[in-house]
Amino acid sequence: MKTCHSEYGQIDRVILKPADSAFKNQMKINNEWKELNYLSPVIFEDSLEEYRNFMDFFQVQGSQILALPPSETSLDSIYCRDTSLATDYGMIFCTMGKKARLPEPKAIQEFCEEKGIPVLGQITSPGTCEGGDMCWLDEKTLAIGHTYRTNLEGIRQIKSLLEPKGIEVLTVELPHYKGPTDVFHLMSIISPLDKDLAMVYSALMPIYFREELLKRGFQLVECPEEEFESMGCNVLALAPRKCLIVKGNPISTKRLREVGCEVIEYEGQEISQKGCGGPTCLTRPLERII
Ligand SMILES: NC(=O)NCCC[C@H](N)C(=O)O
Repeated sequence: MKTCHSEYGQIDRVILKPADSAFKNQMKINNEWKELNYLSPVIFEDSLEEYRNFMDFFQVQGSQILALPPSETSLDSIYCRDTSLATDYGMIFCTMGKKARLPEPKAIQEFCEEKGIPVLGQITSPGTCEGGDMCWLDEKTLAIGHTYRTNLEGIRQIKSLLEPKGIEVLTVELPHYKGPTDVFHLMSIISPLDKDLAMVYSALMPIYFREELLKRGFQLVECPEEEFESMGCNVLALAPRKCLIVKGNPISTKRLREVGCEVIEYEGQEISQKGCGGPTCLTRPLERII
């Protein structure tokens, strides 16, 4: 069956924002990277090459790609997961917690409306939330991180849209970690890879949430401390136990292979490492097959 309420099923349809549409040119990169807190300036030409290879993984497995066009948004628009949540009742568009990203949801909303993708609602100010803070644990359960990007009012609004549909929304209180200028989402510490398997970084996970995952039957694969910053914990399932990870995370990759995952490493120096967004951030999956 097809559902949007999954992080692990085979991706049937996905929204992407290709590097040329997000980054546009070297001048835009040079103007924006510092203010957006990138580690260093992206090399535009190299990012195009990396993105072509990244997109191929979806093409090869026959996922339908909906490519967002250029818009009046920042470099961060490449991380299109954060703009929205896909549900079986329609899209929910976010109000971004990072100010520089505020124009992004409107651009994706216009695109979805043009494509005839149904809309369930919007999170409105003072509520904020970002897609990277929302993670389906199963078809009836959404976990949502309370972070500097997603506030309690944003969570209240998500609940008011989903609870009447019978969805349980679990709030996960996340720590300050590196503070408000850093990017730290719920999906920085959990990536589901099958109905009962997830990559996690337990050191930053509240005990009750970790116990909840175990209670629900998840086997947890630990991302080691030395690979947390290089996004060893940010792994995208293309299909159950078939996943994408950014190159440079050999221990995480090995641990995933040991539990039977097919792991594909991609070159992500420009499109992932410099902007601190892994493969889950680069993609807004719509329906998956479970
Ligand atoms: N879901 C994610 O973890 N997204 C990464 C977003 C990175 C981007 N530079 C940001 O600060 O929002």
